[in-house]
Amino acid sequence: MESGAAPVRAVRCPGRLERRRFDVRIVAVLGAGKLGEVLLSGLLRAGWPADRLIATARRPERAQELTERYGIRVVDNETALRAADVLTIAVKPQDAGTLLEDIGPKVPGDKLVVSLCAGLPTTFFAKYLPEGTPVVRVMTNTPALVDEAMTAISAGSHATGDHLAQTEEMFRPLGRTIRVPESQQDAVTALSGSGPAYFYFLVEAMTDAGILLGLPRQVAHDLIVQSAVGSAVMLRESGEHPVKLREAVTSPAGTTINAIRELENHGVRAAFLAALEAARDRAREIASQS
Ligand SMILES: NC(=O)C1=CN([C@@H]2O[C@H](COP(=O)(O)OP(=O)(O)OC[C@H]3O[C@@H](n4cnc5c(N)ncnc54)[C@H](O)[C@@H]3O)[C@@H](O)[C@H]2O)C=CC1
Ligand SMILES: O=C(O)[C@@H]1CCC=N1
Repeated sequence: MESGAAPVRAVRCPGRLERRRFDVRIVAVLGAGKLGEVLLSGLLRAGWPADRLIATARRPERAQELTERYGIRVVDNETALRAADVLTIAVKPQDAGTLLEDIGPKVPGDKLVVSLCAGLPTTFFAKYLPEGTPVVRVMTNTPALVDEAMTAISAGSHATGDHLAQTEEMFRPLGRTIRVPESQQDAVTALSGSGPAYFYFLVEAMTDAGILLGLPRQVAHDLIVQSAVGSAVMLRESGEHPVKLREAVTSPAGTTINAIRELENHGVRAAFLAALEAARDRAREIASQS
């Protein structure tokens, strides 16, 4: 970390504004693509000053786009790793080896490396980094764009409680954070990392069902989206078990039970079990191929 007092800034926390101190001074996002941009925009919304955010990009057009959109510095990877306290690796897992071969040995020992890469264990990064470099593995998700992310954080072998706290400082304004043992990260990736895709898939399928039943597409879409939002808020706010909430909708000899019977007949529950297992297995495969 750079020495000197960290400035005090207003940070948006869920539901309120409060004055607080940033412990992390400068964050670099190496490989600011889709998820890197989600993180950068979230940090800016949280009150992070643009001059304490740095991005790197492979394509000059992308670099220009990020500068114009957010007013942040976009530099080459080597400049970023010298200037920042936290180096956030946001490239595709398949590109991480090439990036690390390039910059790994040059990373100064006092930097914290935060990986967003699905599947890659912290030991993968340790192979390229100077001995003792702290690495934190993070799995977040795209609802960070609306400050509703689910972010799971795990310490690599040289990462301390302070490193986890600094990582939480970056991700907490973007939604919820949770600490998990690194051994659970592939499962987390299958559940919450990819999770938004399953919900969008469901909305798409239910909207098609609305079309089948004769509703205009927009009406079907609006009905399903609001039902999804309402159900999600009830799940979170009531703390009730989902079975109980479902039972409350399912009237004896009513309509819902007929639909549930079809979902069970078509093995939807089993399909979810198999699907998430497949996502978890792919995370493991990415690690074994890297
Ligand atoms: N998209 C998602 O919902 C989630 C993605 N992730 C993880 O986040 C990471 C990024 O995913 P996306 O943003 O979807 O990928 P992306 O392909 O949109 O972004 C990666 C960016 O890195 C750049 N890049 C590659 N090598 C580079 C290098 N050497 N120097 C500078 N820039 C370089 C690419 O040009 C690209 O813009 C992946 O590791 C993925 O596993 C994690 C959770 C959710
Ligand atoms: O599909 C992927 O590999 C990434 C990781 C989790 C969500 N998206």
